[in-house]
Amino acid sequence: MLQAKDLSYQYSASVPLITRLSLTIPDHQITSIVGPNGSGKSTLFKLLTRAIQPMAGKVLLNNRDIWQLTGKEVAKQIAVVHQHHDLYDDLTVTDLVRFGHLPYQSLLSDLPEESHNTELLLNQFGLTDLKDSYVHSLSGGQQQRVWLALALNQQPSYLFLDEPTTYLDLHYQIEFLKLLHQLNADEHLTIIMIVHDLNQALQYSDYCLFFNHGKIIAEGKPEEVLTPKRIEEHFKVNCKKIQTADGPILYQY
Ligand SMILES: Nc1ncnc2c1ncn2[C@@H]1O[C@H](COP(=O)(O)OP(=O)(O)OP(=O)(O)O)[C@@H](O)[C@H]1O
Repeated sequence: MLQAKDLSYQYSASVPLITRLSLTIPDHQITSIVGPNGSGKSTLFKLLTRAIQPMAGKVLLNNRDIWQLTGKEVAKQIAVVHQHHDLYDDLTVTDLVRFGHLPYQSLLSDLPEESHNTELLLNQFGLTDLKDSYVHSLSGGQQQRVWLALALNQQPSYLFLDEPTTYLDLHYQIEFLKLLHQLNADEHLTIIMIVHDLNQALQYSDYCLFFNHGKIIAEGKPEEVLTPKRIEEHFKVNCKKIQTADGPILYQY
């Protein structure tokens, strides 16, 4: 279970960003975090993944303060796929995916198990033919699958993704979102993603956190949270919800 209890954070001494925020991430579901630019989504994301330390309050991972755990303990539970990544020129796909297994390695580490896991992931994500390619030579969509394979090599319970489809074309966006859906359905992975496309949040998440001014404005089922009135109020755009045979979609204008 992943929870925030009374979290507070601020970058500048005079401007609090997040004040006494509490939430529980629903296990085994896909949660989308939506909200305007500068609302504090990335800051919340960093607090929940132990990238920054709160000024007050706690993040609890299975009822333990995340800052009382070692980096390895956290990395076995929480994996993060960022929006963009710095790449070393000489890393192959296999090299990079193998890094995901580092939390499990020790001086007595079991290398055969590590290479077995890596091979399975390369196969699962259609990367076997690219395993010796340099990561920087791959397309954006292929690279995103490599980062996902690395994250899953950590065997996490929680997968965080920061705007995972931003740099992907429409084909790779849909392919990647379907892949996440499949991972959630097959392996019960809890997924938390920052999403800017409200229709993607509507279509691909089970739970939605609507964030603004460092606060949760609303949370719950995406179709209940993403109302035209709320979108107009916080994003300052006109919006209509249109019912289709496959569920509602939002038309923003
Ligand atoms: N490292 C930092 N130092 C100072 N201020 C920061 C820093 N990171 C973010 N901020 C400020 O904190 C506020 C929230 O930023 P944050 O990146 O969390 O928002 P966001 O909702 O993720 O935005 P976006 O949708 O644009 O990515 C903004 O006003 C931003 O300028």
